[in-house]
Amino acid sequence: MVEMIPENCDHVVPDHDSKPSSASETIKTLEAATCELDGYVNDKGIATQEVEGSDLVDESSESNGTQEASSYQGQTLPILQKIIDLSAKIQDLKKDHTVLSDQVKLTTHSFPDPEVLNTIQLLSMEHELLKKKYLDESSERKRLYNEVIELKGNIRVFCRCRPLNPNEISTGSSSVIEFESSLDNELQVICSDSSKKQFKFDHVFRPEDNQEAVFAQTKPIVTSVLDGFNVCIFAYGQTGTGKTFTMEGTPENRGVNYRTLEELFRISKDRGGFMRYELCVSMLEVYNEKIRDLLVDSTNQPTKKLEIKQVAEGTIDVPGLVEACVYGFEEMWELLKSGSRARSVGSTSANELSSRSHCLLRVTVKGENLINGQRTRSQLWLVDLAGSERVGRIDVEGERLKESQFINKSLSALGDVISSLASKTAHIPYRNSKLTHMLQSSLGGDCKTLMFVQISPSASDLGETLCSLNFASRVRGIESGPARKQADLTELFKYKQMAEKAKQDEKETKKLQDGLQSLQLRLAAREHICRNLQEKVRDLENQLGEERKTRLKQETRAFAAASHQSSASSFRKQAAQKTAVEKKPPLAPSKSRLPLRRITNFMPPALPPKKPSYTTSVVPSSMDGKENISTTLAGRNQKSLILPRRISIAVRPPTTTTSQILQPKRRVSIATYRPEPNSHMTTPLHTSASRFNNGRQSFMRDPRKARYSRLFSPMPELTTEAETTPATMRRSSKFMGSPPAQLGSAKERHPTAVALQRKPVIWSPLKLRGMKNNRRPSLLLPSRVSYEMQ
Ligand SMILES: Nc1ncnc2c1ncn2[C@@H]1O[C@H](COP(=O)(O)OP(=O)(O)OP(=O)(O)O)[C@@H](O)[C@H]1O
Repeated sequence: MVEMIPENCDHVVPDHDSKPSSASETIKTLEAATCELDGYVNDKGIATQEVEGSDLVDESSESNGTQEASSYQGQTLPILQKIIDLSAKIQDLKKDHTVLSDQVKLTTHSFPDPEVLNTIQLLSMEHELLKKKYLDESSERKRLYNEVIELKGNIRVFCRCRPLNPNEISTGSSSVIEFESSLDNELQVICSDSSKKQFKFDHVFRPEDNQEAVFAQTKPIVTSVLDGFNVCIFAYGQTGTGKTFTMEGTPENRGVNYRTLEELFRISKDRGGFMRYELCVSMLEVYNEKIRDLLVDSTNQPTKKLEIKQVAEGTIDVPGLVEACVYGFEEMWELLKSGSRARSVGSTSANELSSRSHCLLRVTVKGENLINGQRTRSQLWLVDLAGSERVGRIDVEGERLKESQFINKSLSALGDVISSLASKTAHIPYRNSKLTHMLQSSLGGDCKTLMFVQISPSASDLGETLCSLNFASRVRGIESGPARKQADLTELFKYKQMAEKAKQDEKETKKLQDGLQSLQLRLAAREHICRNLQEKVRDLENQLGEERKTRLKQETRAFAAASHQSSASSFRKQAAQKTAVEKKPPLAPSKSRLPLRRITNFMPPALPPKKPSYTTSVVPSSMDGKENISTTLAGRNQKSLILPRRISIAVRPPTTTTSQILQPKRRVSIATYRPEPNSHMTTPLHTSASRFNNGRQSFMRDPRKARYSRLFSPMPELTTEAETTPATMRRSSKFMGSPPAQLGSAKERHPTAVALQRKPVIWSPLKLRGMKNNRRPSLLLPSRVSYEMQ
């Protein structure tokens, strides 16, 4: 009431010099005088309550009208007189004061020495400079402190003390909370033993601080959700301390939720030019350890059971929870109001509308930078916890008691989590309650967390207040690490998939490169082999050329020798024929008679009858070559065989398998033996030949008895009769037909080498003669033996 007087004084024109003309005027004069007196007294530091007559003045100020004043006139005349005396005294004192003030005033004349004045002026300038510096430093210190807090990632804690409520005032409850006027983030609690306990927080709101002041401090944190940070704000405190008031507020005093959403929409609109935002809201409550969707009208349908699931590393979600995307503030607010109405509230002795559950409002912000395309997906949790209360302190029973037990259990779990986080233990018991499980990423994760600790100033709540403040101090000590911008996980997933694909492609490329490298190596090796082979081929060709030359020379020499011998023998023959014509003696065998042209005669073995498929083309190799006889071996003329003659046989062994390679024709020269009836000339084959003859079988049937010239011998072997042994035959028979296995092995060799090896080098004058006549005397027919008869 005393404080009201100076306010009224503004409307009064004090006129100290004029005398009171009437009672009312006198009163007015007195009021003005008293006002001045109050101001004077206050200036002097004298307690206002101690000023005498202040009550009277107060009473006088309430009087209205002349009639009321005149009624006072009679009763208060001596008092008035006293007042007038006092007023006069005041006037005198004021005059004294003015005189004294004038005396004290420092002027340039006050100091005779101008140096003193200069010094004073310099000091005053310095003082101003220091003052400015101090202010600058102090704001810098605050900024740095905030930065340190940001880096440490401490959960920020704001303390809000509500005013004494009418109940407490009526019961005469006094305030136990003291605030230091110079320190805006500290408070003292006067304990029951009159000791004071000091608490320091990031900010302390006093009872007179309104909702705007609270939001002004909260705004920078909540709006960082638009920059891609996860934010969590929760109000903690004893029941009835103003948690719901701070978070939700009233229609006249909107709380943090309303103001935050309003601000989010305002900023997103402002940033519309370069950012696009999508805001979705979900609202749920944890009631008796059950999650309830507050945006679902569950009056007509059974409540859906909702569970907390870990969707990604460090990300918690509630599958099935309604997430409504809103595009305007009004729309969102209507949604939140309906959610708030669905919240479980009950009446307790401490709070008529006590929240019986933890209410969680989630705002999901999806942001897209229209300039660089960067996407973020962040969440803002606004949590109004149920009131912490000691069951014994409030009168609860039945359902309320059960609710209180659940509330306390979850808050105690929250306390355990906070303790574990503060002491940095390895295991944090987040899953001990639904509440802590939900707030897992907000409490120890990489989000910005703000806790409002709500307290009551009442002495009756001292114990609870100390508990809440101690808990809040522990929370403030948690170092959770700096907050991190949340990239949109869908984008991240996309990038992750792309990275995986790129990795696989890289692997594939590496594999292909390896394959290519090995192929290149193999190719190089093959090329090397090929080069070697080419060199070998060249060498062999050179050798072959040399060999051919040598053979040509040898053959020429041999041919010359043979033709000489032949002419000698024909001469002898002619002489013999002449003698025979003259005497006609029987042709007697002569042991001394050499086989024709030095080629050892032999009787070819009879061919087995089971091979009738052998077709023999017998070509009489008479000099004129006119007589050609083709016959099968079985049915040939026996008579013709007994004539001594030379035949040339081109042999191709019968193909036994379809895969057998066509063999080059092999040419053999056979000198047949004409057995003479009385001849006793014996050769190793003679006996068998005779036997065959006796048995009326053709000796030609037995291929073993055929004498083949050596095809691959560089020089024709001049075989003697003595050399015509079975062993020799065996050797010669090798050329009859190479076994398929040998053929196979020959196939793998280099074609030139094979050709060289296979080339039938037949030393035979006949061949030369045949070549001279420019004709091939034998046929190369598969499965047929060609005999070139001479
Ligand atoms: N700072 C404040 N200024 C004015 N009134 C306040 C303030 N804080 C709380 N109140 C009033 O106190 C009463 C209880 O507040 P509120 O319901 O918000 O408490 P609470 O902590 O949410 O309680 P509970 O935990 O039981 O839900 C309300 O009537 C509210 O208007």
